[in-house]
Amino acid sequence: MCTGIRFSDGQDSVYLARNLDWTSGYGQQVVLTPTGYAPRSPFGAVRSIEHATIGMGIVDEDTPLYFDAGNDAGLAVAGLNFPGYAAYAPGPVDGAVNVAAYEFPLWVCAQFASVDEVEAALKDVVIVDKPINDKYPSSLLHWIIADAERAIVVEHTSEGMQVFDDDVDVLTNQPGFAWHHENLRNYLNTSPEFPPETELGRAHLTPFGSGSHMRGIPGDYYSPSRFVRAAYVNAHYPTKSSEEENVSRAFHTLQQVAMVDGCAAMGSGEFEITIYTGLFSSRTTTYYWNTYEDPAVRSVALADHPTDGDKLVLA
Ligand SMILES: C[C@H](CCC(=O)NCCS(=O)(=O)O)[C@H]1CC[C@H]2[C@@H]3[C@H](O)C[C@@H]4C[C@H](O)CC[C@]4(C)[C@H]3C[C@H](O)[C@]12C
Repeated sequence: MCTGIRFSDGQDSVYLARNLDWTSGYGQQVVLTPTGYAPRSPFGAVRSIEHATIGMGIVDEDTPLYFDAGNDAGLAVAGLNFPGYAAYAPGPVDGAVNVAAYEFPLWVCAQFASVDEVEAALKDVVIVDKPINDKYPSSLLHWIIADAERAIVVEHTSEGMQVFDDDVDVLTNQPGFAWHHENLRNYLNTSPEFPPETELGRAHLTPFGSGSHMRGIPGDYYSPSRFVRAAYVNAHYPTKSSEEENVSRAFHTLQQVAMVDGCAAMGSGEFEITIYTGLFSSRTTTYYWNTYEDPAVRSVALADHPTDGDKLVLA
């Protein structure tokens, strides 16, 4: 499973962070796409790289296949599994902007500067089941797209393109975003408050300590449970102003929904773990990440490399 969260520093910067939960990695690395790079977009949807982009992914056929990424304008995107619901067009549609599923994060980051711009452009978009090659069939995903103002969720199903305003700044896996949002109404009783002494019959009862009003927040790894837990923690986390505090915020919040070996098996019997936690900060256009094996947080900034070159950079 995967979980994505967005938050802001209250000063025009966005932080988009995600856990990548799976049984094994794909050899992913931090990939920088500079503005001089000429994209090979099968239907021409990614015309040019207007915004230098940094994120986690792999490179195949000299093409960046991003799992999550952000750009120099402060726009970020992450793709999360959505099997059973995601359905792409079998081929390009006349008159539409045809985006191959694998290039969707690059289409977002290379060409747009805000969520509003992406949302407007999505009205003409069809996502096409056009794999980059036989080695990598199209992944069935949905996406969270974020800037300093807000987040949206993009789901392309048998109903076609659907775009949701993500006013809780969270995304997990199936079912769809609308279901998860409705499900939050089951948790209206939860809050961070310390309850006062309560009378029950003749008894006067006080809490054991903090956290009593959080009871009911689900603790398991199931996708609906991670959505509720991440939404609770992300919404109640106080706004922080410094880069260090916000990096700490992202990793602490996602630790609440991280998957530990041996606890949750997939249908294959293999266990899912949080392969990596990644974070894009628009404040410093830096990508931070750590892995299951090494919890130390590493980082690469866009400014560490020339952003106007014509070659992809593997950092
Ligand atoms: C497996 C990843 C999603 C993790 C997740 O959400 N797991 C949920 C588990 S469950 O179903 O809900 O049980 C997804 C996210 C991004 C995906 C990758 C990116 O889309 C980039 C390319 C795209 C190619 O078409 C396939 C390989 C690939 C390299 C993808 C492999 C894989 O599907 C990734 C890594």
